[in-house]
Amino acid sequence: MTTIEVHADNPYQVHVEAGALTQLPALVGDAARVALVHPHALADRASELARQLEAPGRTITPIELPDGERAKTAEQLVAGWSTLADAGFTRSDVVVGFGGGATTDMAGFLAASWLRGVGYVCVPTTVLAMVDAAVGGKTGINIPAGKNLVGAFHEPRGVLCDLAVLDGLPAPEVVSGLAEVIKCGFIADTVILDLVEADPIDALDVRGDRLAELVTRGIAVKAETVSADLRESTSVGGRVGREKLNYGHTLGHAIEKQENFTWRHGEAISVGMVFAAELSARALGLDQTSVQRHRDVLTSVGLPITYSGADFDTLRATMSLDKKARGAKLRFVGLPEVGRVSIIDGPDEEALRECWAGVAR
Ligand SMILES: NC(=O)c1ccc[n+]([C@@H]2O[C@H](COP(=O)([O-])OP(=O)(O)OC[C@H]3O[C@@H](n4cnc5c(N)ncnc54)[C@H](O)[C@@H]3O)[C@@H](O)[C@H]2O)c1
Ligand SMILES: O=C(O)C(=O)C[C@@H](O)[C@H](O)[C@H](O)COP(=O)(O)O
Ligand SMILES: [Zn+2]
Repeated sequence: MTTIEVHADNPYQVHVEAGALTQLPALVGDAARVALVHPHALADRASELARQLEAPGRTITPIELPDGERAKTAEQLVAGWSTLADAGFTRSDVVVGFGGGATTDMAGFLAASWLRGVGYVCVPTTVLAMVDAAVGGKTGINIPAGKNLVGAFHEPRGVLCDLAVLDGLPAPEVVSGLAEVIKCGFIADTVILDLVEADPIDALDVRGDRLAELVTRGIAVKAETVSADLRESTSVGGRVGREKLNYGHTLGHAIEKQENFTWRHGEAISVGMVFAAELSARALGLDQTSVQRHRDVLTSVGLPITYSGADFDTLRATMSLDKKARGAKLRFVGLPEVGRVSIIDGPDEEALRECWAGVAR
């Protein structure tokens, strides 16, 4: 088993191994009420989990969410609050998020907002959620104006990444998760890129050792980054902090909004990373070989690198609501070289248009 520490106000651990789920009862502790939030696709597995959590005097309340981004809406949040109210949920009770990143973002925000914060345990069931969404305490929902625009920081008590639950995850979801893994390679741990490039097909095998290593390395990047800058300050001692995890997300989130949240997150940020690489070449001097490396490694696992659903002006307007923006200025995460990040603050608008030409189809 691999255990990765996250240094937060209340430090917690991320456990990575097949069978990690057996630790769930210990994390839930003696809570008299447990809300088990899960997507429709995991209804049967959630029932099994509920049985494992049964204890004398305990009530377990399942909260089933729609699959995908339809889980992350204000309507689902209001419905969740009503369910917790009906269950008499108090501050000694615990919400468990069991699902992909959409479920864990929503479950975490339910826990953050109910009574201004109750206990939360995170059990991610997709590659993307294990590597990224479950770690670091960002929770929230989408609104029609944009992605994750409403949310809160709320750290979990612990995170259980049970690699066995990935068996049966649809292939396009594995591919989407690889986008966040590859992001970790470009911003910090370049061994990740070497591992994917050496055998992209093997990297997608949920039963294989290569994916297990990629997941563990991705979690290590995320945990180290958030531990150094929990609340995403714009700069930490002159260094780029948590914002680096937003590489590819400025355009990526705009594409997700443009597509009414029907694109997978990893697909959208894949296009966003190519755009950010093009911008890095113009603003930070990233070499063309590294820009091409983005296109090659992303396509090698089946991720998209172009977008045809809107014109630049439409996406530019959406990007102005990006959380990194300050006033009228956009902020992008860029790479002066692979493995190192720098902020591009207020990029030249003409350069943005040129970069758009590099991803538009
Ligand atoms: N909070 C953060 O720091 C953070 C980080 C990265 C991404 N995110 C968010 O995560 C979301 C994307 O997460 P995702 O890619 O996991 O998508 P997702 O949660 O929509 O899950 C993808 C699909 O797989 C199904 N599924 C989940 N686990 C399964 C399993 N084990 N077997 C079979 N089917 C399963 C789901 O029901 C869904 O249909 C986005 O909303 C993104 O914004 C948040
Ligand atoms: O954890 C972070 O910080 C990240 O930026 C990780 C991203 O991969 C993730 O998609 C996150 O939800 C984006 O956050 P947002 O603040 O841009 O909504
Ligand atoms: Zn992301």
